[in-house]
Amino acid sequence: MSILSIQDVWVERSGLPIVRGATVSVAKGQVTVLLGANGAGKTTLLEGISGAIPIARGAISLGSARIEKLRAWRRARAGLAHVEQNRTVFRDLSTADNLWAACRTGGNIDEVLELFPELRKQISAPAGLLSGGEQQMLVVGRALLGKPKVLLVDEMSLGLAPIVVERLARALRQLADSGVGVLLVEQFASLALGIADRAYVMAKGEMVYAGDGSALLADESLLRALYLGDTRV
Ligand SMILES: Nc1ncnc2c1ncn2[C@@H]1O[C@H](COP(=O)(O)OP(=O)(O)OP(=O)(O)O)[C@@H](O)[C@H]1O
Repeated sequence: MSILSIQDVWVERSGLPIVRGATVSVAKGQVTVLLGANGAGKTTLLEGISGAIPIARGAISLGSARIEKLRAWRRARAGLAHVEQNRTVFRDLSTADNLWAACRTGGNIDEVLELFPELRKQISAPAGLLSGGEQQMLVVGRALLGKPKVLLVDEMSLGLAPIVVERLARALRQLADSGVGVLLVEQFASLALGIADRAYVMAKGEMVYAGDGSALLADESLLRALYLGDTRV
């Protein structure tokens, strides 16, 4: 069952069409990964979905509601959370205060601490003193406090060790298993495919693959060709 549906979406930057006709479906309780080489347009598409930038054309539905004309905060209130690339914590505030500050809508901090017990141990520490991985957990945790139906995550792995990325990936899988729809943009393709139900690959602004995550994981040469934009499936 699709909870987020992107239909023929076009997104421009500085008047140039960066995303051209993207169609993506994210199901409740599933991890959907969006892969592609640097500059393919993944971040631009996520920003168009969350409303950080307007889309030029196309339709975006969250559940049965059309949201593409709503402001970003209204999309967030409707149940769409976006963990943006390079999003950071409030370094001088404690972990607890970072969470409280994001708690406007009555989210449950205990649920975040259950997903990321590492944060419980650091609850009084200034967030700036947390490790890179813990800070990313806090960023994801803050997004969860809005009780999203869908979580968009853009490159949570930037600058983190592979073992930490694996830990974060497991948490996203757990989150999806609890019923959230997750759309994950990730450079570590095999790690992302390892937790994915469904996968898309973008090349030069267009979707060149939509299918099973496991099928792509099993076919490294296909993945490589898709990244290079040499093929389309
Ligand atoms: N403000 C902008 N004005 C014009 N072009 C832009 C702007 N921002 C990004 N672009 C271009 O849009 C294209 C897509 O960028 P985007 O960041 O969406 O790709 P990406 O797939 O997320 O890549 P990465 O993995 O490097 O983040 C790139 O060619 C980039 O140079």
